[in-house]
Amino acid sequence: MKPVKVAICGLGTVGGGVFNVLFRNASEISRRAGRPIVIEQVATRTPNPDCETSSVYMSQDVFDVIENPEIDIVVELIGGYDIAYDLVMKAIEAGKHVVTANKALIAVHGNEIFQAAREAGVVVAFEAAVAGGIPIIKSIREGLTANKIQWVAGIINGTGNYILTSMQEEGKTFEEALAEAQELGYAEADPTFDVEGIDAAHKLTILSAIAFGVPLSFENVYTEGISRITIDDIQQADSLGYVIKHLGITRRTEEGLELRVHPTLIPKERLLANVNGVKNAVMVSGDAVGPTLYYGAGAGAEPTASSVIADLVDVARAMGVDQASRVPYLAFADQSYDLPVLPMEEIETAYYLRLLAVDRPGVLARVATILSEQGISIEAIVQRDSIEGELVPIILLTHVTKEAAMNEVIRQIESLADIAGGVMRIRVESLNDQ
Ligand SMILES: NC(=O)C1=CN([C@@H]2O[C@H](COP(=O)(O)OP(=O)(O)OC[C@H]3O[C@@H](n4cnc5c(N)ncnc54)[C@H](O)[C@@H]3O)[C@@H](O)[C@H]2O)C=CC1
Ligand SMILES: N[C@@H](CC=O)C(=O)O
Ligand code: NA
Repeated sequence: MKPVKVAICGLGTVGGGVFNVLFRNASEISRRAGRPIVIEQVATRTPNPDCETSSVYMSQDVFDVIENPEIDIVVELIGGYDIAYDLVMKAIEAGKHVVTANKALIAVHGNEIFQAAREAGVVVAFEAAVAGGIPIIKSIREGLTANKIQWVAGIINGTGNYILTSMQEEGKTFEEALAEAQELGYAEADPTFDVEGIDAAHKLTILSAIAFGVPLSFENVYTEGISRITIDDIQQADSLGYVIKHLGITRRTEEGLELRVHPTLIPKERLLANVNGVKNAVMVSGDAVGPTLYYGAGAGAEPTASSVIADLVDVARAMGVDQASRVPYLAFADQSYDLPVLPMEEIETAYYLRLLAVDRPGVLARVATILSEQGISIEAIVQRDSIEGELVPIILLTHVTKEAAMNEVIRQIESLADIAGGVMRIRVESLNDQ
């Protein structure tokens, strides 16, 4: 059969991985695809010293690939929203299929991109955009089609999980661990996307759309990162029987959709609590199947390449299939369903609170009164021994309550004369995985 001809745009961490794995496993991949998948062109601003590119047509301008009539599939691996957006839209306009690892682009511009792709009759595939090497898009979109999915919760940023694990297990500082993640090629070009939760919010946007069949709505994700987590929080959580993980959570309720990313205390015995380093894991609970778990590398050159190449094979297979018989971009052929996203104030969880108090009698009683006035019961209190003249950290674990009530509690605690600075709040999820 005729080979499928591919242009790789961007030869960095992911592009380099795709290039090398496509060459190394060429015969295995073409046995699966039923025909060879050939790199016809590479367009990249900077070469990659790990790739032997002498046999491939190289250019610097990514828009060259649009003009190349030989190219069937444009692989967008440059990142960002601007040039990547133009490249993908021009590729679609030119009738070329697209494979991308760019979650920012899909989360923010996906509704428009898929509409254009539908009209042009081309495939846009994005398995690498969520959880790197884990085939989570395919699992939800194709493997779980029988189910009414109830919730999805996952560790979906490799850099963030690498940082939290290094702080917890190796006593590294936040800065040291982030520098290592950058060195290993895990972090985004702007690492604030990783540490402030934006990258996870992009991925959760995509997961929510394919799990529930709702439009992509990145602007509605409640987003909090890990940059305020201290080693003290990690140790306090540990002594209470919890691990701190950064989670993306989306849940369908009677009232609407939960859509949130934030640090979370998880009981140590839960499966997600034991996912460490650059590994990601996504739990998906469906009404028929129950809870399911998908685990693997969330970032890095070859794990991510594994997903990009799986998409290339899927596109190669879909090329001979009419549009109506292809797997829908966002899992649902009927795209008309929508659900309101619940405001964060409506969410119910338990909470970990860390406060710094002046060591005076009665301070704990005042805090406890504020909680009880909001109808919130306390699960545990830890007050460290005071050192003369120093502020005393107090840790509280509460039972489940509404976020709105907790906002009011925090406002009142912060206004007490005995309390210094702000209250650190981390949500607690029990995540029943059985
Ligand atoms: N690094 C990772 O582990 C993962 C990254 N991704 C996504 O994959 C995409 C690529 O990420 P990385 O490979 O890490 O980035 P990178 O920074 O390592 O590589 C980007 C490549 O694109 C080239 N490039 C950038 N702008 C260009 C332009 N205007 N014209 C020509 N070439 C240009 C650069 O020269 C470089 O070769 C991003 O969307 C990222 O979010 C997704 C999953 C995992
Ligand atoms: N920066 C991202 C890369 C993969 O999506 C991460 O660390 O998860
Ligand atoms: Na994936």
